[in-house]
Amino acid sequence: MGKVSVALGTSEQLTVRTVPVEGPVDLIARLPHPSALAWVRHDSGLVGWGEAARIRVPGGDDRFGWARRRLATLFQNALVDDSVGVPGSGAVAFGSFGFDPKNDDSVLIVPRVVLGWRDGTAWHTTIGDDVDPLTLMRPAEEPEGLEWSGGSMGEERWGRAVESAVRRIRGGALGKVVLARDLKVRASAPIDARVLLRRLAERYPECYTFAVDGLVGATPELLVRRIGGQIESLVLAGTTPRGGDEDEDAELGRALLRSGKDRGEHAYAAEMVREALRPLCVELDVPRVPELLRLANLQHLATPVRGRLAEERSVLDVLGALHPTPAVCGTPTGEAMELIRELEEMDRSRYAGPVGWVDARGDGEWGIALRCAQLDGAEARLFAGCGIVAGSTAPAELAETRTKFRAMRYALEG
Ligand SMILES: C=C(O[C@H]1C=CC=C(C(=O)O)[C@@H]1O)C(=O)O
Repeated sequence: MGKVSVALGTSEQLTVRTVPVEGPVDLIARLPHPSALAWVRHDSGLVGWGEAARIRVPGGDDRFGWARRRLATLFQNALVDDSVGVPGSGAVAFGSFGFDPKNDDSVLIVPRVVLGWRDGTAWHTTIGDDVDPLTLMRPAEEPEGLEWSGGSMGEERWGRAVESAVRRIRGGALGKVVLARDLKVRASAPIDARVLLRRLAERYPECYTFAVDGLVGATPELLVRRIGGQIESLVLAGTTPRGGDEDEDAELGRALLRSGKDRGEHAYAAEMVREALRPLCVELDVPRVPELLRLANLQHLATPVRGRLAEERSVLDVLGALHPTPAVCGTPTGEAMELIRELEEMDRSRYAGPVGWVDARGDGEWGIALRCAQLDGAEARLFAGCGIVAGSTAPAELAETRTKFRAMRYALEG
């Protein structure tokens, strides 16, 4: 069976078979070639390879609903034999959506092979009839000869964009906007995503290490996990570096928790998530006070959110209600999106968009694609952004982007 071209009413049928395998499984080590699909945290998650179907999702305000309907058609027609029956087993798609609703880069990929490992259960799914179970393993090679160049905008120019945003905010046009910039790098040969995944998963085990269609990264921000009727999210906004020793680290963390500027920046994001989820939930817990999340390179203000859905909804519907949160766009959303289009002078593409997986039950886990790079052969484009509020300054925000770039620089450089 070839790759299914997905159209509504398609009569083509996917044959899906999931069997249990012995765990634990080192998921990233099992990826046979560089075109990897991955969603891994603390060694658990899903990896996939090959393409049984690829759905290009056109831009538009209903793109998450559109994606759910297309996928439902494909999965309803599938012949499924799933003896494991856990979230992520059976028919599953990896996905990555563009940040801007106008963007046409969004994609859902149904792999030919999926390996999953979670809570002591490991499974192997094949999709399609002619899957070769012994896909040849090609060794991963580290990137070499890296040549860094600037981004779409130089640092000074980006600093001036931050200053313009602060002026607009102080003038009352909006409360918060997230401005991002990029960095480009070229290696001497095509970059193998598996090396980056391995390094990221080892250094940032508490993050979701992901790869979908060349977008590779390790995000700390869970946009939504839906398992049955339960949903979870982790809202992040407000950042400070790690300290050189324990005392400095603790003091930086305390200062972040006390910082009016960062608490304000965080409150915009937490409040919007509460408002977006309230109509969908019968129970919703959004703590009023953020906690501290410590990563290898920085610390964030974090609000863990839990809820119970009022009715049956796919994780894709919940994404549609949440994206874009003020952690990556701003407040109010429309004004912030316009200002991003005006000031950033680059196409974010799928950076800061939702990335994750969805299965045929509508369960899934999606993060916000942060601390990531888009790979294109021997080239990569890295992204980092910061929330700008009335109290922001260009030098501090530039320093924050440099700290955020460190995750992917390390993934590439080792
Ligand atoms: C936009 C990014 O981070 C967001 C998530 C956490 C903290 C953020 C901040 O403090 O600015 C950002 O809102 C990025 O890493 O590119």
